[in-house]
Amino acid sequence: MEVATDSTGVAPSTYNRNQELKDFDETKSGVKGLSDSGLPKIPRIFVRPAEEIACDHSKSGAARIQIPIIDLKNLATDRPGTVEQVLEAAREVGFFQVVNHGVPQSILEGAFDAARSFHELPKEVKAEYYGRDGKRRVNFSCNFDLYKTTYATWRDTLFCLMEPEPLDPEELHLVCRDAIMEYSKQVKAVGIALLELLSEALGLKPDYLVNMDCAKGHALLYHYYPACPEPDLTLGTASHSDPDFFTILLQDDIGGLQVYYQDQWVDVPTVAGALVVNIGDLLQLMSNDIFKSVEHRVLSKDVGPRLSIACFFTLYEDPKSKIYGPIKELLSEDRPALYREITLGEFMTHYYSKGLDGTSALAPFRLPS
Ligand SMILES: O=C(O)CCC(=O)C(=O)O
Ligand SMILES: [Fe+2]
Repeated sequence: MEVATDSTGVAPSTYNRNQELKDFDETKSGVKGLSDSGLPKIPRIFVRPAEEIACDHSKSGAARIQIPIIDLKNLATDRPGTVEQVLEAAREVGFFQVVNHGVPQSILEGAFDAARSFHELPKEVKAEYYGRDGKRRVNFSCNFDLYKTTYATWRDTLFCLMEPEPLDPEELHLVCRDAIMEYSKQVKAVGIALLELLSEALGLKPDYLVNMDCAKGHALLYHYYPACPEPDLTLGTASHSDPDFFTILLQDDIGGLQVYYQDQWVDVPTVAGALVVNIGDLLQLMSNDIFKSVEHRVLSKDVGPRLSIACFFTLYEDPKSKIYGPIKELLSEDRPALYREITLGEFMTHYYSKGLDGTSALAPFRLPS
């Protein structure tokens, strides 16, 4: 059979990706809309190469690691021991889980109910929140980087920018309003306690990172990962590191979160009632690489929905001109600055322009060695 060619002699693709992205975007109902329609196969815009999804556990020489679990109950009796555990985890893996963090179980359950209630609203209601222009403080979207990345991922997200300017609760839908406001307050308190431990882990005064405004702003991302008919062909969240100071994540019992450690994907096990903590790019930069902001991702599954709630401690661009760089107290002749100072504006612009492509957002700000 003869294949029609264009003027360059190249066979035109039968796959108009941009059109398919646009058609999907215009449904304003995300992947839940697709999964509700009962489709047996995932659309091509979600299909990525098998080698990007594979979990290669066969590499020899790479150490297997358990993501550390730190019991904050021990703070009262052994604060230095807890600080040591935080230092070890933040330096080695960049991820740890905390238990006995003080957030009541009822509030955690309320947070999951809020996620489920919003995402399971009728699609016309959710459509009113839909968009990715970054202008609204509460918005619902599927793939914030849909038109930038090569492959879409199987996840919907309700994004709520809570602080530094307090969010007007009226902006949240009634089904999730109270629970989101309450979880925000509780998770911020845990965030401040963790920043004190992280400051001490760096040998700084306990209030150092709070005074650097690392807990002044936060956003809550209510993720919803519907069951996927072809989970081996796509991801729930593509590999990325977080563009914030640090993140506190609440995940349900389905699993799928993985961390890239020594050339292997390591599962972050689900632990009932625990909060997962990970270092973000800005704390890696401020700590001059003592803390690690590591790549992580979420597998898609044939069961679901999986619910998770990420709290990003970040100022985004508020204000754009605010400067962050390696903390002076951590530098010496033997430990020179590894990064130049950056403004939040240039960092966020770079992060959003590259999308979740598996490369470090810090690379352009690294000084030549
Ligand atoms: O859903 C998860 O477990 C992780 C989500 C995540 O990595 C993020 O929101 O940055
Ligand atoms: Fe993340």
